[in-house]
Amino acid sequence: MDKIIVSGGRQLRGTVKVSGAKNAVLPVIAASIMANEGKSKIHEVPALADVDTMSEVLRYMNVNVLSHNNTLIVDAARYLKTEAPLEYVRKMRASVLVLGPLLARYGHAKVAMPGGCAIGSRPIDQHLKGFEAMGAKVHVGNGFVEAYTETNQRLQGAKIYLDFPSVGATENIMMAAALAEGKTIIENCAREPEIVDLANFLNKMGAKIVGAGTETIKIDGVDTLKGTEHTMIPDRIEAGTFMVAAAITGGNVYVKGALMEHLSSTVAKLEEMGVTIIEEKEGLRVIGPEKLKAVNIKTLPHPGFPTDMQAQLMALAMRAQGTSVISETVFENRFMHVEEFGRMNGNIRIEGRSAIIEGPVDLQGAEVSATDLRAAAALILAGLVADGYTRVTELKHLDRGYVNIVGKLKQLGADIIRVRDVQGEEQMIDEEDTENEGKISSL
Ligand SMILES: CC(=O)N[C@H]1[C@@H](OP(=O)(O)OP(=O)(O)OC[C@H]2O[C@@H](n3ccc(=O)[nH]c3=O)[C@H](O)[C@@H]2O)O[C@H](CO)[C@@H](O)[C@@H]1O
Ligand SMILES: C=C(OP(=O)(O)O)C(=O)O
Repeated sequence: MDKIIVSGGRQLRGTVKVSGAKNAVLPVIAASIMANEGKSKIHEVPALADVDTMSEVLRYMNVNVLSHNNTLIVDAARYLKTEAPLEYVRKMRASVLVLGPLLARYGHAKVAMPGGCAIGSRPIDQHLKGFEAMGAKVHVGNGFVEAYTETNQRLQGAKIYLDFPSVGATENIMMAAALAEGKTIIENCAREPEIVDLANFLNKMGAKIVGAGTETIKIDGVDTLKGTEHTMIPDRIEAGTFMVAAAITGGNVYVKGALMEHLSSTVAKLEEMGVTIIEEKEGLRVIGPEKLKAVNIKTLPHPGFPTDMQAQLMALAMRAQGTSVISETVFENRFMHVEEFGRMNGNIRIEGRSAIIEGPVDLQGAEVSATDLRAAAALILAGLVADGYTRVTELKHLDRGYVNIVGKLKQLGADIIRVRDVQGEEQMIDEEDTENEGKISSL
């Protein structure tokens, strides 16, 4: 079992480069299987477990996927299997994003039903409602969701109103509509930057999509799509996480690749807390204050404050002067980190969908368990200012979404290592650090 060990107390300084966006690359890889001609070359693909899982899903379906440095080459010109089994969907819910592309290209798709997870029940009813509106039949049973059209029938363009601006539903329906017959209009759709990136990718493949990034997306279906070349947008959540790392340690960090246009709500909340943020040529410089101010935050669909930054801001709020209130409106159960923060001397109580954080507290190092991806990051952030050693376990979540977070934080001056239990001894496994390989000398 791997663990990350952080020793708190260092101010972070220097430059960190943001990797390509996980939540943009997963739908883009899914969309690439709609090309029945030509290869897609996708650049700035982050080296993440989720990208590996998505590549495995594609390979299972008979797609040729090659990875070289940070470029992924996808060739889907062959006839594809139209199924994704549970072993992949269990590892990563975003596997459901192959439903729309397969259904549009072949008139059939079968994917294991994604279950609930640590942050909430996460149904896919809005995805399925969209496919049904486009003429597909949907059958849920035996742990699978299957969607199909009548023999030789293409999906038909339709007007679809989403009950909630779901990111995944917007993506799945937009991909399906790209190859449908006629015009599709999606109303009350998600406006996240990842939606815009997917629409740009699809348009380069030959799709006709307008309005991505607004509440209404219009898609004129086309007959075929071709492979194309694309560079992924930077990961705004990874960027935001490093911005909090700078803020919480009172440091000065240049987050290269952080885009103000993607991060405006996070920047606004950090500024309210007293953090200085300066827009520079290729990113944002973040300077932490001596004393942080308490803040009120409510998570919302973009451009509101992102739920994927909620846990990290909570770590910061524990160090702020006064009472902060953070309300989670997107996922019903995304406060699992509160209990773990408690183990570090956090003073937080939950009232309904809000967490009330009393600060500032002196955080104490402890062994804590990363209950989900952003909780993992938030515990590391708390560890950066805790007294003594914080050991973060259950790293499988972290590896889904952060490229070499240990190496990147270490480069900024953090005292952090990753270890693996080998026959009862903790051995360092951070490949980035060549000088200190082997056992941890400082413990
Ligand atoms: C791979 C990816 O991009 N993941 C992101 C995506 O997840 P994901 O696409 O799963 O998130 P959604 O926007 O779909 O979900 C938001 C809310 O809508 C609900 N819902 C969603 C679909 C549906 O058919 N029915 C329904 O009720 C969900 O349970 C949740 O409460 O957006 C979330 C919200 O910004 C982020 O936290 C995730 O990091
Ligand atoms: C919840 C997240 O991702 P996913 O939708 O892949 O679980 C996330 O990125 O924080």
